[in-house]
Amino acid sequence: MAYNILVINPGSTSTKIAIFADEEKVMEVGLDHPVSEIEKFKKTIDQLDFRYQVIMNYLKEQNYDIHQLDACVGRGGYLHPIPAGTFTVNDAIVHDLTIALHGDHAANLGALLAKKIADPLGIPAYTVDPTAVDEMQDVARISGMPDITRRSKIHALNIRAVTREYAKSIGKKFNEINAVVAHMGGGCTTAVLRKGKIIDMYNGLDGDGAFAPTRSGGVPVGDLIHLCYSGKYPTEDAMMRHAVGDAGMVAYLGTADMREVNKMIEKGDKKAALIKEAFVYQHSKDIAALAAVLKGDVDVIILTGGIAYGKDITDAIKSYVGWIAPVAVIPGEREMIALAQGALRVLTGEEKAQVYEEEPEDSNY
Ligand SMILES: Nc1ncnc2c1ncn2[C@@H]1O[C@H](COP(=O)(O)OP(=O)(O)O)[C@@H](O)[C@H]1O
Ligand SMILES: CCCC(=O)OP(=O)(O)O
Repeated sequence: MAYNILVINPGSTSTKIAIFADEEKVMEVGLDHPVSEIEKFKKTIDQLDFRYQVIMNYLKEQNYDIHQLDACVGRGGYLHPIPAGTFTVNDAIVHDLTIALHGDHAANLGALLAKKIADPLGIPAYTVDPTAVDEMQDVARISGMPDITRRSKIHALNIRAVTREYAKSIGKKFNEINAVVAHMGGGCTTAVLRKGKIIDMYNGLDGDGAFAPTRSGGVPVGDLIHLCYSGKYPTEDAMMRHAVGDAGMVAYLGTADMREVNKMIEKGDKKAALIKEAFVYQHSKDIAALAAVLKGDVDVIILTGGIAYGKDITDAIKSYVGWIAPVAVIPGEREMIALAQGALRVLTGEEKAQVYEEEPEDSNY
């Protein structure tokens, strides 16, 4: 008998859900949340009951009997640094995500929704490879200012999944691969994996690395300090929003959609062409820098995320970094199957679910 697993992946304006029977996807849908609905909620956590209801209504409409489920699994967000793998959604996870202790993000809702659905059914709720996965080597944590530590914030779920997929395609194991993986989606993060462990990255969120559709990436620190004190952005929230949410491609061009940028370029828009070129250029620099972490011993460079559907973009990145290692393009994301597989490994006993503990007192996170 197959295990029936409900997979929940919340994005900023939609919640993707899927049902897997073991590894076979039997249903998948993206439930869109109109901006008019979402903007009624002040904080992401306030959307929990709304999204829960949308999911339950959809399953009801489909006449899906939730009592068939063996487990629920949700994408996990900003927890304190943890190892990769599958975690049972326990009270400590619920606590940290509910108060957004380590940051606010729609992904925080994934584990909470999984637990909210699983608990009344008496089945387990899991989260797999959340954005808080931290396998960084110590040297990578040094920033240049002792009171600022570089942090791991990463598309760990998709990055690990595509690396696993690539390893399988060449008959190797995940933990045999040295890779540099650029996830280029709504958010962009680039990771370097040594033997399957993400030992360093550009996280794109903390002003680190290439800019993304709505995020600034790294900017000159002196100019940033001047801007913070200029009075133009009077609160920390406003300044944060300026760098993460209103920055990157959308700030230059008014769109976060690379396909729209392509249309602008087709119509002769020179600024759009320059910003797209800069996107490619900055990602290529990040990839090459992370290849240096492996001293050039790179088995593969993987380009993934929605923007990797753009062949002109992946070709352009190849032209910068193709001399380092073979470049594999795995566009889109593998998050739903990766979540299902993570839950399945625990259900079948292949792996033990890890336990998330409250943050240690001496943590400087
Ligand atoms: N064929 C394509 N060519 C270039 N960019 C694309 C293509 N398809 C999607 N994208 C871009 O991918 C980005 C969204 O990536 P995606 O991984 O779907 O984001 P999310 O982080 O929301 O899951 C958008 O900028 C979108 O324009
Ligand atoms: C740090 C990775 C989390 C992230 O940026 O996710 P989205 O691309 O979904 O915003």
